[in-house]
Amino acid sequence: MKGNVLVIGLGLIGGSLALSVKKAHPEAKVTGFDIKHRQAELAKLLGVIDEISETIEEGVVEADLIIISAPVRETARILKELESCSLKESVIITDTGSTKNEIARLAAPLTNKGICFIGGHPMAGSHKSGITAAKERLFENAFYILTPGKAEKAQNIAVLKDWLLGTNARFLELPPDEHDYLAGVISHFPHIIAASIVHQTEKLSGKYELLPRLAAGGFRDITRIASSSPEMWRDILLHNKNVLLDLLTMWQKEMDYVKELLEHTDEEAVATYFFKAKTFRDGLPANKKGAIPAFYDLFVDIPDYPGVISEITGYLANENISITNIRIIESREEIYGVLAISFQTSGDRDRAEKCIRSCTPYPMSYEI
Ligand SMILES: NC(=O)c1ccc[n+]([C@@H]2O[C@H](COP(=O)([O-])OP(=O)(O)OC[C@H]3O[C@@H](n4cnc5c(N)ncnc54)[C@H](O)[C@@H]3O)[C@@H](O)[C@H]2O)c1
Ligand SMILES: O=C(O)C(=O)C[C@]1(C(=O)O)C=C[C@@H](O)C=C1
Repeated sequence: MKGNVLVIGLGLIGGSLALSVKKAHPEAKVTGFDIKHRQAELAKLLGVIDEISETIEEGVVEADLIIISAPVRETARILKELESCSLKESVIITDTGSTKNEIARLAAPLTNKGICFIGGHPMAGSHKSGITAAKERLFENAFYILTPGKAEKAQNIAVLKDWLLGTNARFLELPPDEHDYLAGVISHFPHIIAASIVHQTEKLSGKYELLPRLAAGGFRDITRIASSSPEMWRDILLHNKNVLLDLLTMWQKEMDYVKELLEHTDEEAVATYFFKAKTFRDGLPANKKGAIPAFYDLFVDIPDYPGVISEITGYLANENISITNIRIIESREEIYGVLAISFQTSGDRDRAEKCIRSCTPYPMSYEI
């Protein structure tokens, strides 16, 4: 597509979307604005955007598509500012905020004037922030939720999806309140729990100095998201307050139940508790297109000698196979470690397996 795209907020998500728009629509001009000028300069330097706009007012004039990708309460301010800007009649405005109900309410003055606003939420991300974390393939295989108003023209939704084609995401339309409930359960609430586990550990670390050093495996898995942007999560919690208050009440009951099982030393019920959770968790569509990003893991049994990781990544680099994550599974106590390498596609994983098999004798598997 040809046209002018303005991205407001050049962080992880805005930057990643700008990259995917540029990939799918090389003839489009992508301009960026960020309240932190340094982020915008960096975005231009990294080739994420073509031009910098000094103000929102100036940037929107020529825009055919405006993507707002700032924390949700900043998005609210930006929507307000857009009300008094000079916009193209045919412009499509979207956002990427993790909440949709409040955003839809705040966009009403624009839609009431006949301006197209379609709320959006790409359901993939990271605990990292800022333009340097942006990735063209961040949204591949992920759900991308759109929350168009009931009166929105199908043609506008189709044009927005065309602009976002390079995300390779799977679009899904939902009413904003349904989105907020679902996102509350599987995204917002887990962030509260992750932060609360970190707080509990920090409090106990005063008494048990060894604790932070012992925190590995399980603790790191469940608390990674506690390293996310505090401003972003403050805003999300405040926007989705009612849903989260309900979920907190439900959680307190859940914890009371676990407490009761332990107080009664109810061996069977404790085992059932974990069994049922495992059954549901194992059945989640991790390797299909789902809310859980599709990462394809390869587990390599490696001997413990210096340089073994760079040896393996070297073989993959020679074959131009890109990896999304690499880590050593820490829970193993034998001499051999397990190197877990994640890939974005099953094709990359298959090629990696073939490549490592031809260069090393190390056993490999897709599951551990
Ligand atoms: N991080 C994730 O995993 C994730 C995933 C999906 C959606 N989201 C949503 O996307 C939005 C952006 O998140 P992110 O992870 O890219 O955050 P980020 O912190 O990486 O980037 C946000 C950028 O917005 C800029 N900004 C803040 N206020 C602004 C304003 N008034 N005008 C212009 N720029 C402004 C900041 O300077 C920053 O560069 C948030 O609404 C978030 O809820 C985040
Ligand atoms: O992977 C992570 O770090 C994320 O937290 C990503 C995550 C999520 O909760 O799944 C965070 C917020 C977004 O709105 C969408 C995705």
